[in-house]
Amino acid sequence: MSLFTVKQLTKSYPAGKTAVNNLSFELNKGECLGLVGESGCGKSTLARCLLWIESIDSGSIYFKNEAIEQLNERQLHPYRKKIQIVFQNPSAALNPKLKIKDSLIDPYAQYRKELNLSHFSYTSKDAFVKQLLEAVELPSDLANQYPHELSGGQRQRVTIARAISIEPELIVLDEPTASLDVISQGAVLTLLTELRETLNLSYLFISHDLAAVRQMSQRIMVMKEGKLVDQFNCDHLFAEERHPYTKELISIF
Ligand SMILES: Nc1ncnc2c1ncn2[C@@H]1O[C@H](COP(=O)(O)OP(=O)(O)OP(=O)(O)O)[C@@H](O)[C@H]1O
Repeated sequence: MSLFTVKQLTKSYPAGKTAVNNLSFELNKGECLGLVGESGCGKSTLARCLLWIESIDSGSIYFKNEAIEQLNERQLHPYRKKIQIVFQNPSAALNPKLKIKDSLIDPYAQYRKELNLSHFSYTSKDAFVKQLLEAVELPSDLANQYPHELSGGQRQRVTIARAISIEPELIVLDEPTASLDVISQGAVLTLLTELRETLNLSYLFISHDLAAVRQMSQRIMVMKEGKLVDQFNCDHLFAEERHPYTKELISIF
C-alpha cells in the first residue's frame, strides 16, 4: 500500500535555483525508502515539502490518496501527527532548558486527545517517559537530566523516542547519524531498524552516505541537482543499468 505518492513535485526559492525539480515517487507502508545525494541536491527541501512546513510550487503530494496541498490548517492537524522527523543535530532539536522528560512528553501533550496508542500506554507522565526511554534503550534516570548532560548518541535516541511517542506512520530521518561517531552511528541505525519492525513504521531515510542508506533501506532513490536520477531496489545497487551518477557514488563509498 502506498503511503506517499508524489507527482511532479517542484519547489524553488526566490532568487535561487530549483531545489526540487519535477520529482515523482511512491513510498510504501512499512518500507524504508532511502534518499541519497550530495550536499545541496535538495534532499532536505523535499523532506520539508512532505512535512508541509514548506509550500510547493507545483505537483501533488498524496498521503494515503489524500492530496495534502488541498487541506487547510485544521485538516492538516491529523496529518501532521502521522509524520514525524528526526534531524541531523539532536542538540538543536532539544530545548536546552527542558529536562529530558519534558521534551519527551511534548508531542503526546499536543495530540493526546486524538491519540489511540497501541504499543505504548499512558498511565502517568513518569511511566510513559520510562516506556519511551526503554524503547530506545536508555536508562530511565536520564528523564530528570538536561540535554547537555547527555552524549550525542543519547541525545539522538531521545529525539527518536520523542518521534515514536505518538506512534506515527512515517518518520523522515534527515541525516540522523551525521553528527555521531562511527560506533554510535551503527548503534542508532540498528535501533532504528528494530523500531521500524516493532512499531510497523515507514521511513524516508535521507543521507549522503550510500553505505548507511544501503544498510537501512529496501529501495533507494538518488537525487542530483534537484532531480531524481535513479531509483531501484537495494539488491540492484550494483546492476549495470544504474545511472552514471549512482555508479559515481558507489565508487566513493
Ligand atoms: N530557505 C532557503 N532559501 C533559499 N534557498 C534555499 C533554502 N533552503 C535550501 N535552499 C537551496 O536549495 C538547494 C537545496 O538545499 P537542501 O538543503 O534541500 O539540500 P540538501 O541535499 O538537503 O543538502 P545537505 O545535504 O547539505 O543538507 C540548495 O541550493 C540550497 O542553497
